Amino acid sequence: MKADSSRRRLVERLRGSFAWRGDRTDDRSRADVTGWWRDPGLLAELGPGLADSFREEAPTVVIGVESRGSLLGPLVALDLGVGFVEVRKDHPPLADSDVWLRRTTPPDYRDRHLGLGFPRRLLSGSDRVLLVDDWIDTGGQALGALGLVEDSGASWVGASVIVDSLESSEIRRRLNVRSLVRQRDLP
Ligand SMILES: O=P(O)(O)OC[C@H]1O[C@H](OP(=O)(O)OP(=O)(O)O)[C@H](O)[C@@H]1O
Ligand SMILES: Nc1ncnc2[nH]cnc12
Repeated sequence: MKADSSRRRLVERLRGSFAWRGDRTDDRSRADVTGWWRDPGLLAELGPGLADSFREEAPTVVIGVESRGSLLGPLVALDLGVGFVEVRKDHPPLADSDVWLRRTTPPDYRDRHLGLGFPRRLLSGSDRVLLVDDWIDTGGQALGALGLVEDSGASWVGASVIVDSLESSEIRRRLNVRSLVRQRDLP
């Protein structure tokens, strides 16, 4: 009962500080989520809210793709009492494959194939990895992150996101995505 009411309050806050750039449109790249970090009450609830979806699976580390993943991931990691790995996009050290794991993503929602990577020493075979992000759309970036985690030998737990607008249920299953809201819950 308490969980239901706090989930409802979270959805209301997400709706209240969400906006479109310009007129409301079906072009998701014009969704403006920046108000979500401006509301102190919402900011305080996002870490525990995103952590709750996977708490029972006991992840040992959170990863996030810059930049929204780097903003939200540490909030979730703090709540779970684990560390955080920042996945960089097209960063110069990606060239050094002895030190960095790297993967090129399938096309993302902007049709980009991004180079993702992080230093290989940051994950070990015993890690259970939770990806955190604000929005999953094509799943391209998350699939790139899944590839990196597989290359590291660690286990993938799932992806905890605020909004899920994936069209492919096969990708949702493969990534084990759990979300706080559906896009249709937003204004
Ligand atoms: O499911 P996909 O189609 O891969 O899209 C999802 C990703 O795209 C957005 O990041 P964006 O690249 O816009 O970067 P930003 O966080 O730096 O704004 C979002 O924060 C996710 O990380
Ligand atoms: N942050 C975001 N806002 C809107 N659409 C997106 N698709 C992927 N990321 C998004």
